[in-house]
Amino acid sequence: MNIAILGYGKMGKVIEEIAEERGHEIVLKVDEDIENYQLDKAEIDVAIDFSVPDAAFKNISSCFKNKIPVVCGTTGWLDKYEKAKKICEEEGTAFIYASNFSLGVNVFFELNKKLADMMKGLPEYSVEIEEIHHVQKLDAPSGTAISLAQQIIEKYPDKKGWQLDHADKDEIVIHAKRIKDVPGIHTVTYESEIDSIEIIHSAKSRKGFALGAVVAAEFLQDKKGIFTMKDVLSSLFK
Ligand SMILES: NC(=O)C1=CN([C@@H]2O[C@H](COP(=O)(O)OP(=O)(O)OC[C@H]3O[C@@H](n4cnc5c(N)ncnc54)[C@H](O)[C@@H]3O)[C@@H](O)[C@H]2O)C=CC1
Ligand SMILES: O=C(O)C1=N[C@H](C(=O)O)C[C@H](O)C1
Repeated sequence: MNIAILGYGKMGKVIEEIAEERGHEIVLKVDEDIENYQLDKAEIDVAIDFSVPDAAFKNISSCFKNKIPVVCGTTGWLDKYEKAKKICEEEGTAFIYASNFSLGVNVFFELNKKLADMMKGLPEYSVEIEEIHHVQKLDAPSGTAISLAQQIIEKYPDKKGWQLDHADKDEIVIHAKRIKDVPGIHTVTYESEIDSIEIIHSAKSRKGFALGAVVAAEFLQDKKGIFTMKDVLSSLFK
């Protein structure tokens, strides 16, 4: 497959390594200082965007307008997600966004939903989320922490939303910490006066995120429409 990498930073470089190991060719690398590049459908099978919150929507829309499918892992731009989906559908191409492409986190998401389903009937437990990432991260809370919060909110009828650091009773609090070199740790904690229950996912490197993104790109080839990591994983395990 011929891949365009949009955002050649920490993730872009690991994606290049893993894509090449899996036999793909990187035909275009776009970073902040690269202008006047061509998004040519004849040369690019799929684009993978791990850039910055301010650039993601523009990058993705340009690909769709050139009929190029997109895998997007950039977080912090989701206010424009519905708009991006609409452009993708109008242009008849394909799109996957995931706040976290790692297989382990996607298993963790399923565990989170199951646990929330059990805990929602136990009002003596409060619930909160903590995420820890490296100090260069631009957005807070992480996209993954927001996904975890949304999954819990879907199970709890009395929870209306989430807040960073301080939350009302009908919201879930997310704590975001920044510590040098941490690739990503997410913890969901339920706490009562008697005990606490915690589930934790801790990434040891960026490899899991990059592998998931490349596998998602392979899945997207020759498809049209909007997909999620759940679709990718179901196709692998069927
Ligand atoms: N969904 C997932 O599994 C994961 C998502 N991420 C997200 O991916 C994004 C990138 O993460 P990192 O690589 O750690 O950040 P990074 O800061 O190392 O890399 C971002 C790169 O994008 C470049 N850039 C800036 N403007 C651009 C533009 N207009 N077009 C193309 N590139 C541009 C920057 O120069 C930089 O090299 C973040 O939003 C992060 O939250 C990170 C890891 C996993
Ligand atoms: O910026 C990062 O590094 C990461 N960002 C994603 C997020 O915001 O959830 C995924 C992962 O945790 C690493």
